[in-house]
Amino acid sequence: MPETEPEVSGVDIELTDVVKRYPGQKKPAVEGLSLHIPAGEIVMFVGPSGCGKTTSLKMINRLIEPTSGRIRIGGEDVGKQNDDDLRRRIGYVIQGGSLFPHMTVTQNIALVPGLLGWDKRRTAERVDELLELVGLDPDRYRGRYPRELSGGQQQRVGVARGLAADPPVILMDEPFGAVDPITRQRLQDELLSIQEELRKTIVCVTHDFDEAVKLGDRILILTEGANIAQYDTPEEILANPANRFVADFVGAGAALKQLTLSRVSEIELNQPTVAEIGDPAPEVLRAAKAAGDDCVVVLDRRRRPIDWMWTSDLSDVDNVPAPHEDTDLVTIDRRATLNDALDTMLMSSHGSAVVTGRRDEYLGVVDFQAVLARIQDGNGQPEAEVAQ
Ligand SMILES: Nc1ncnc2c1ncn2[C@@H]1O[C@H](COP(=O)(O)OP(=O)(O)OP(=O)(O)O)[C@@H](O)[C@H]1O
Repeated sequence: MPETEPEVSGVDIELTDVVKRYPGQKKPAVEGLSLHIPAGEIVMFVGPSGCGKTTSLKMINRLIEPTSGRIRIGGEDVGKQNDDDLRRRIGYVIQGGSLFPHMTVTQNIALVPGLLGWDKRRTAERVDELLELVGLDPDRYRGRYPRELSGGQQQRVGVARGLAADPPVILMDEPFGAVDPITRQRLQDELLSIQEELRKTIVCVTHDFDEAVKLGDRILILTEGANIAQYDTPEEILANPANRFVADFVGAGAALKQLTLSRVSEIELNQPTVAEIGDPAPEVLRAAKAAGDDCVVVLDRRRRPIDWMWTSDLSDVDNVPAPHEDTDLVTIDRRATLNDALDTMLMSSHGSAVVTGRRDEYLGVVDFQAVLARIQDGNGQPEAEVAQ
């Protein structure tokens, strides 16, 4: 839940009877798509391979020219704008970040500001601000080359580049498709966190229906020729699939997918005993015993969790020690879904996960019981009915 209602910086997108016919193809890839994308929302495009998701997305920034129809962004006809204008108004993020390998992180992010003629100082300030926003320390990363970054870090720089000129609209094509599942989950959480602040209009193509449910304010499900099977909120699509095609696409696990609709932040967290490195161990043990805890969460000076210790490991030391490299601490963002939380907990020997907030600060602990209780109480929603 946002603390204060942020201003919407995105603008509406309107597609009216948009057609794309590729040369030499019998049928149009997009047969006549009409769609309203409200300002400040995330809309996810999903559908079977070849149904026209990417073609539809790329027509919005005219990387692909429509054969006919009209696309308006913030009320203005895209067809009548020059390319520089479009690049300023539309950020573009694709799989893996697609950074230029011979350019540093700064040079990659500064591409669009460079095109727009920003001076050096303004560009440098913007690069640092964006690196902070996507969770990369500017001093460490601004001078690096893409090969000196992990896949997840490259993708973060790709997101920063898409945001560089502060465009109201961002288009994303399988943005997190190239990273491992845990990194993907983190990047999704970060995108939601950034969006909570910026409220852009984001249009995103994905193959992953769970990702669509997690990120989307609305999901557009397409059939071949980019025909709309259903365009609705994730809640509505899961509870009331419009037809057999959607029901099949959503899959048999619709009830379980409801887990993807609930966030860790909606669950009451446990508050086990916490300690800082160097705290006297006997005192920490006393507090843990009084609370009935068999483990203690260790925090750093900025209240970020760094270790998770069994009380038995504290009984033969004087002070809380610095964490081992192989600490089994597992953290999860408060924006993560209950699905993510279950995945994360399965990897932890504690059967629970430490929950962190916007700036990685400690918030509490979520465990299996809490998630189960949440599933059982069902959030007051009826079980999803899948059309027969
Ligand atoms: N440059 C092109 N020339 C000819 N046909 C094309 C071209 N690009 C795409 N197509 C065809 O248009 C249709 C839609 O392609 P598009 O890439 O938009 O689908 P998609 O839903 O994004 O697919 P995927 O999920 O596999 O990425 C497909 O049948 C594809 O073969």
